[in-house]
Amino acid sequence: ERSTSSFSYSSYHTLEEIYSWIDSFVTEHADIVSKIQIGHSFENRSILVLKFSTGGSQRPAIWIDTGIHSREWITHATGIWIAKKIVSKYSKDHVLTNILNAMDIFMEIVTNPDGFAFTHSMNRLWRKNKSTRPGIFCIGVDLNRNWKTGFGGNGSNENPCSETYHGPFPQSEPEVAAIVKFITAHGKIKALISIHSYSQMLMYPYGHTLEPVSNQKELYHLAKEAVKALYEVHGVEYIFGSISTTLYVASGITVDWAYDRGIKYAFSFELRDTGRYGFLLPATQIVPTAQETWMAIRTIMEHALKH
Ligand SMILES: CS(=N)(=N)C[C@@H](Cc1ccccc1)C(=O)O
Ligand SMILES: [Zn+2]
Repeated sequence: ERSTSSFSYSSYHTLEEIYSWIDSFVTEHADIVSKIQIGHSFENRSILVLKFSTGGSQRPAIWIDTGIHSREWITHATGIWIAKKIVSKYSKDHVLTNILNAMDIFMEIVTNPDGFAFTHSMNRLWRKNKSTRPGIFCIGVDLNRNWKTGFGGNGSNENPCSETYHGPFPQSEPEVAAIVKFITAHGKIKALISIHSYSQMLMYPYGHTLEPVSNQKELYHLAKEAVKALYEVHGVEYIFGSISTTLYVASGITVDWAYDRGIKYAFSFELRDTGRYGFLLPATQIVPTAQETWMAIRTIMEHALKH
C-alpha cells in the first residue's frame, strides 16, 4: 500500500504484507530510511535490510535481526514496531537522536523469509530455513547453528531431521552467508542484537562454551541495566547472563560469531512469554512487547555509542 497509515502495528502479517510495508515505509521516510537487498534465500526470495542513517558515510553501526527462526512471529512484529518508533522518535528522544547522529542502524526484519512464508502456508511451527540437498530427506537448517564460531559443537545436531541441524558446513545457508558478507564488508558494526522468542531472557556470548568472554563483567552490567529498563515499562521480568550458563550450550550461533569478529556488544533476546502461549503469543501482546523491548535495545545502543 502507498502509505503505512493503514498498516496495523498490533497484528501479525504475511511475508507479502511485510515486504509491501517495507516499500511504503522507505518511501514515506526516505530522508532517514533506505532498503538494501543483501542477498537471496534458498527459495530465491529477496533478503532485505532497512538502513537508518542521518548522514555521514560508513558510520559505526548497530545490527538488529529478527525472525531468524520463522515461527517466532513476535520478533518480526517487534522489529516492525521498533522501525516505526525510530523514525517517529528521531529528533524527539534525545538518546535516540544522539545515537542516530553518530551511528547508523541496520535492521533485518525477515531473516528467514522461506521459513516465514511456510509458517503462513503450511506449518505454523516451522523453525529452520527451507534448504534441500541431494540424498538428504529432511528439509531445512537451523540458521542459529550455521555460523562458523563453534560450528558443529555441542548444542547443535548433525542430523538433517533435527530442529537444531547445523547444516553441512559453516555459512552453508544463503541466509547466513548474506549477513556474514554484509557485516564483514561493512566492518564497523559496534553492536549486534539477534532477537528470538520465547523465554524472557537477555543473553550474551558465549553459547558454545562455558568460558566467559573477555568483557563479561561489562556485558553483565549492561544486560542488567537493559533488563531494568525493560521491566520499568510493563513490569515484565527477564533473566540475563551468558547463553551457555543461563540457557544451555548452543554451537554455531549468531552472537558467538559476531563476538569473535570483534563486535564486543553482541546480545540475543528471547522475548515474551515464558510458555503460556509460547510461539503463539496473542497479537494483543505485540505492542506491549515491542514497547518494553525497545527500551532495552535503546539502552544497549546508548552504551555502544559511548564506549
Ligand atoms: C526457542 S529458541 N529457538 N529461540 C532458543 C534459542 C536460544 C538461543 C538464542 C541465542 C543464541 C543461542 C541460543 C535457540 O536454541 O536457538
Ligand atoms: Zn529462536
